[in-house]
Amino acid sequence: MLVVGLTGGIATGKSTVSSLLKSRNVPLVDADVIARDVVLPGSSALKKIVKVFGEDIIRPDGYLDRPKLGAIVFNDAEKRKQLNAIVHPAVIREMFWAVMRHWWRGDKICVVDVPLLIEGGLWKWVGLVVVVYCSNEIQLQRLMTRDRSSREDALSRLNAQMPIAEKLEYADLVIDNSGSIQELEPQIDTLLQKLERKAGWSWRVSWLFPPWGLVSALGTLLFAHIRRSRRVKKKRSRRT
Ligand SMILES: CC(C)(COP(=O)(O)OP(=O)(O)OC[C@H]1O[C@@H](n2cnc3c(N)ncnc32)[C@H](O)[C@@H]1O)[C@@H](O)C(=O)NCCC(=O)NCCS
Ligand SMILES: Nc1ncnc2c1ncn2[C@@H]1O[C@H](COP(=O)(O)OP(=O)(O)OP(=O)(O)O)[C@@H](O)[C@H]1O
Repeated sequence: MLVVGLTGGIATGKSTVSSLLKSRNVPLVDADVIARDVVLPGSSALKKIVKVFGEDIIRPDGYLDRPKLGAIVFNDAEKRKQLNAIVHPAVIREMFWAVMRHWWRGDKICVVDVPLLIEGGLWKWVGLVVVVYCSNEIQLQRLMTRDRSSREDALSRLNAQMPIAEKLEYADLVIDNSGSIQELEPQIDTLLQKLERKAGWSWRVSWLFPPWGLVSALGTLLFAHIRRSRRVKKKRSRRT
């Protein structure tokens, strides 16, 4: 199975791309959805969040007060680190099992939509990195419109992530979402053709003979890692 990491900056259009892929029957795992599930009332992650951020972070109905927590962590790097240290291990665990379920079903391709794929180092564990790109200004405008937030709030969210230009260095494929949805659609069709071609036929052998699948997956990851690391180094040395 070809595991594709879909990432980008905040509001560059990952969810939009994901839903276009979903409408074309591509199996998807969404880290944002999992990150919500692992902090539901009664979860151990939520208990740890309360220990760090206090009882005030819980709404009267027992759910996490997301806007309140967002206002704290997107303005304080240390607090954000503390939250990430609680939530990310649970998200990674659930994502791993979700991907395994797709493999078990015999899916050829599985796309994982992970906003922090590069920051969290998960790019090393996917066969292909796809970055959804748009300029910082478009990103800001779309974020402010979607969240009905001020420019200042949108900027603090945007600055909590690695700049999109740096993320591009890790990309095996780029989707340019600077234009309209109509301009995005054909790029999704091209992307899908490329993914189908890359997944080839060997996924079937890997599924039928899991030991071969494991060796082939490790080989793919190793080569992808070397290729991307070289590319990032080259692009950085060109910049300096
Ligand atoms: C701070 C929280 C409660 C704010 O919730 P809210 O509903 O307002 O935002 P939501 O979860 O929908 O995230 C929207 C976008 O914000 C960005 N974002 C979220 N968390 C982070 C983070 N820790 N660092 C940088 N960017 C982040 C992502 O691009 C994400 O797609 C929430 O984002 C959270 O729990 N974050 C920690 C978990 C996490 O890192 N999630 C991202 C995927 S693993
Ligand atoms: N090509 C486009 N033209 C106009 N609006 C768009 C386009 N693509 C996405 N949008 C809008 O921009 C906003 C952000 O898109 P989306 O939610 O897909 O981004 P995201 O990268 O998933 O964000 P997040 O990191 O917060 O999860 C949404 O309101 C979406 O409808």
